[in-house]
Amino acid sequence: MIKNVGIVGAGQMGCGIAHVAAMAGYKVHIYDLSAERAETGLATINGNLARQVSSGKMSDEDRKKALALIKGSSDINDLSDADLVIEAATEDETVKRKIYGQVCAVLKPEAILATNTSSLSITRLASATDRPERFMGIHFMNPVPVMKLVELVRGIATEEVTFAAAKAFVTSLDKTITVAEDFPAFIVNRILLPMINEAIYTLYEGVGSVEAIDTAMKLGANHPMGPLQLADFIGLDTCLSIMQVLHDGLADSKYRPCPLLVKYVEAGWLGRKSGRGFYDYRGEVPVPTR
Ligand SMILES: CC(=O)CC(=O)SCCNC(=O)CCNC(=O)[C@H](O)C(C)(C)COP(=O)(O)OP(=O)(O)OC[C@H]1O[C@@H](n2cnc3c(N)ncnc32)[C@H](O)[C@@H]1OP(=O)(O)O
Ligand SMILES: NC(=O)C1=CN([C@@H]2O[C@H](COP(=O)(O)OP(=O)(O)OC[C@H]3O[C@@H](n4cnc5c(N)ncnc54)[C@H](OP(=O)(O)O)[C@@H]3O)[C@@H](O)[C@H]2O)C=CC1
Repeated sequence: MIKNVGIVGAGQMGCGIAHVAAMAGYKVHIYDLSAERAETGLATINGNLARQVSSGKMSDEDRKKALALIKGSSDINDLSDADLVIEAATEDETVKRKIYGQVCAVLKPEAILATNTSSLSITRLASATDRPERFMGIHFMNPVPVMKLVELVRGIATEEVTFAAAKAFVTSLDKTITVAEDFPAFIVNRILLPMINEAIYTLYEGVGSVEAIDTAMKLGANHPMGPLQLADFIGLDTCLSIMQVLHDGLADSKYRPCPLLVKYVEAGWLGRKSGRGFYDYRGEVPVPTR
């Protein structure tokens, strides 16, 4: 029975997952490397809850109740009460493997450990834990409070009881599940990221400007965001990691990350979260960088 949920990583996804879990009545603890990051995360969650209050989706009383259920810290021992820990740290296998070593050392033996990875092999990540049978992928979409879908991914060793508990948990958050096999980037990102990468090639080859490409896909294909705007929203580091996993894992040149994407990441232009990507977010309105 899941009551206490631990989250690793107070970034956009960790905060989003904490937000929806608390709304459903779970006690949540967010752990991040820096206490300051965990604090900023709590403030972000409060801001997003307040948005739902002002649009009439939630009462202010429910906002306060949800917020009171969430704590944050930089002490990994605070995850020792968790029945389920969802790791939502940076999309980097080395980082995640290191986290599993630290988390497993404090976790209850019966607790489930899940990853929100966008692309990495669940089976390979599971091998870095002490509980491959109680490990799986629970892949939320961004922004978590708004997006209905969650992909569930079993590793080779995931037990049925683990899958059933994860499914019950996700359903209790009022999300719809889809099951994906453990292939690079699963379903959503296997389809979405090559589209985003192609949009970046379209920019790189001078077929259109940032604005032209985004307008084309918003008005010409009815996407809620243009692909470059969406890339900035996801995070260009995450987009690049996913393309690298597709390229390495499927060994097909059609997944080659666009050199322009590589350049932006090397510059530290990671999109919205760093203030600059295909758009510059430091002013009042986003301004295209090309
Ligand atoms: C990379 C991966 O591994 C997988 C992924 O996640 S891929 C990314 C998947 N996500 C997408 O494709 C998102 C595409 N974009 C969209 O759907 C929309 O642009 C959007 C929902 C993000 C924003 O919609 P919008 O109409 O442009 O903006 P906005 O009016 O601000 O927001 C719409 C609603 O969502 C709410 N919202 C937006 N972000 C929110 C957040 N972080 N928390 C809470 N609510 C939020 C707003 O409050 C608003 O609610 P109301 O309609 O009740 O006012
Ligand atoms: N962005 C998206 O649209 C989606 C992302 N995902 C996946 O979710 C995960 C998180 O992505 P996202 O939230 O966007 O990334 P962010 O960069 O916003 O957040 C990652 C967080 O993890 C923290 N972190 C890094 N290393 C550690 C560590 N060793 N211990 C604890 N915390 C750590 C980072 O801290 P610091 O900043 O200090 O390094 C940061 O706060 C990734 O696996 C990503 O692929 C899944 C669905 C959608």
